[in-house]
Amino acid sequence: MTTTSTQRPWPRTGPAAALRLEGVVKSFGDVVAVNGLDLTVQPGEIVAFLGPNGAGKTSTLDMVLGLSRPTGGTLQVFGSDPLDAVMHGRVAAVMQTGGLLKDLTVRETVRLTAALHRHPAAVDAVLERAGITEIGDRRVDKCSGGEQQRLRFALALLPEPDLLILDEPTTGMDVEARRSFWTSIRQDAARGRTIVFATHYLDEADAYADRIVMVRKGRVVADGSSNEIRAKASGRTVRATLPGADAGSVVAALAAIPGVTNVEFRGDVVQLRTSDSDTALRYLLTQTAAHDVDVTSHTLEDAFVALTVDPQEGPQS
Ligand SMILES: Nc1ncnc2c1ncn2[C@@H]1O[C@H](COP(=O)(O)OP(=O)(O)OP(=O)(O)O)[C@@H](O)[C@H]1O
Repeated sequence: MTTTSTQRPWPRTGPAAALRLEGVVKSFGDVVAVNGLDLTVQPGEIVAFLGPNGAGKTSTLDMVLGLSRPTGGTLQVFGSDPLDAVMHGRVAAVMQTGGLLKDLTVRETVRLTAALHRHPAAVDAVLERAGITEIGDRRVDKCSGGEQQRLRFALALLPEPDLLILDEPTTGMDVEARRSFWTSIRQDAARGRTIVFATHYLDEADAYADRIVMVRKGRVVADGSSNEIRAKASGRTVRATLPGADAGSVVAALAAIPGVTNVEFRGDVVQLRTSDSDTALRYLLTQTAAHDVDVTSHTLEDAFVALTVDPQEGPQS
């Protein structure tokens, strides 16, 4: 971690995980929003929390921020209760809406909020890091949605939090505003800050997170780098031209290659779905007359659909 411990009287004991959730449950009456969620995030990680509507992302992040309490399980932020972590400025959030006074200027907003913190970062530095120095004198109600999100980002930086939570921070921004917002966040993350963000956008998770945690119905259904998640969803597709391959014995041999889950033909082209493309390739190239072989990874979108859609019920939303 690269934060300055001289700024805060936080007891820095040992390398606690930034986040540790074990069997966390959150119910609202009959609705189980979070259903036994396990997750550990280490300091310095940039993690996307990805899932369809109603998957339990906001309910989980609200608990991390101490805005609500779990119905069951345990949840720790840097080894402590979330409220303690918030009070000590170790965790801060950029939420989607709210929290801004429209009559103030950008700089006034940051200055006023800084006065609420015991050990705030310098106002000008925070404006600079959020990329809003040039619009410091602009009234909040004249700022675009993207600029207002940068302002929320600046406010979240004031306590120099070790963990920054962003709940769908770019909803409603156009592509360019999203890209530039994330560039600022990534630059800031290079200082060693831990970042956990919820998003619906697969491309955003893919481009800006080191790790993607997919949730469905309040549980983690996949957790890894975007490549690992693609592989976990359904492996790879290997295509090759193989004249005469539709003969029964050849089909049986292809289906018996370890890792192959499906064999299809279109004319002379055979298509294998497999969790082990190396073995399939080796077999095709050494045991058959296959040529024009290509291997494709499934897209993150394929993985998202495969992992977040309940086969019994269809899409959640
Ligand atoms: N305060 C509440 N009272 C009752 N039900 C709630 C409450 N908050 C959330 N829920 C329900 O809990 C489930 C999970 O909602 P949550 O907002 O955590 O999901 P999400 O993944 O953040 O969804 P979205 O992407 O749409 O924001 C949903 O069924 C939602 O309707």
